[in-house]
Amino acid sequence: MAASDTASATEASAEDDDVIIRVRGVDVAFGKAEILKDCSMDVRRGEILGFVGPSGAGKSVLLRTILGLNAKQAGTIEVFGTDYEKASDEERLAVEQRWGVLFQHGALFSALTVLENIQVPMREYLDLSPKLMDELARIKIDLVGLQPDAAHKYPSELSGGMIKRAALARALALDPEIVFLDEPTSGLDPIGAAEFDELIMTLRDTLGLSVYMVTHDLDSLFQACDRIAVLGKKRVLIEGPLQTMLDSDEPWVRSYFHGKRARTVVTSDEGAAASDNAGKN
Ligand SMILES: Nc1ncnc2c1ncn2[C@@H]1O[C@H](COP(=O)(O)OP(=O)(O)OP(=O)(O)O)[C@@H](O)[C@H]1O
Repeated sequence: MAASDTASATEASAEDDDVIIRVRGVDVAFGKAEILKDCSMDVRRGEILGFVGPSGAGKSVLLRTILGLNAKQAGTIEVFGTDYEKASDEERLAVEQRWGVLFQHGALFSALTVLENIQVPMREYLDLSPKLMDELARIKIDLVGLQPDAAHKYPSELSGGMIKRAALARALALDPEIVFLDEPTSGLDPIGAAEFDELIMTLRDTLGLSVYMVTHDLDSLFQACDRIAVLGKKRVLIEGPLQTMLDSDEPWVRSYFHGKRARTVVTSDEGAAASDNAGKN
């Protein structure tokens, strides 16, 4: 797909009511190091969007910029129709309660139990009784597939997979509409990673959750993501379903989605057929 096709696809979807995050023409630089230049993309309601690109391309930078944690030098970012940068404190608080974030290394507080970790956002944003917070936290523990006895464990007592689930439970603490996941399956074995993907898909289906997932995990991209966005050359080069990636002539996209590792994860009939078709083009 040519860059102009990507731009027009983004323009067309800009009118789509289902767009809950709209990034347009964003520039981000650290001193003289320009990381993003004229970067645009959309996240739609109820989708799992996989975000890929070469290491160091700026995936985490874009994520942090959307969350208002990095300054941008140009462009606009709207989350739920609100330009976070121009929003009042009250509007920002309202937006922050509608998203949840799972940072790359889980980032649980080591001195707090799982239950207490999940209650951190509740304490920050809500005014609830301790009893109600306990009940809600236990519901989240169940939702992410942890055993009830995980509630009183400390992060050091958990396996890698349990830490990811506990961090996801904390990201879900405020019943967000979207969760941002930065490499959620990194460090998990393939079975643990597949189980985590299943959990994300279940949450998308049952809660209508939207998911923005930065990942290098080809299994996740092939099996869990509804759409994929590729960051390269300081901007989103291409966004669309897996088939769009498989059909792309963009060199990095082609080598990533048709490389040796990609071929080993094309196990489903649909994926295999898609890969075959792409190979014929
Ligand atoms: N706060 C910062 N100050 C200066 N440079 C930064 C800062 N944050 C990120 N960078 C730089 O921005 C570039 C992109 O980093 P980023 O972490 O977004 O890459 P990435 O695409 O997420 O990579 P990976 O896939 O390896 O995690 C890197 O060169 C990084 O050093």
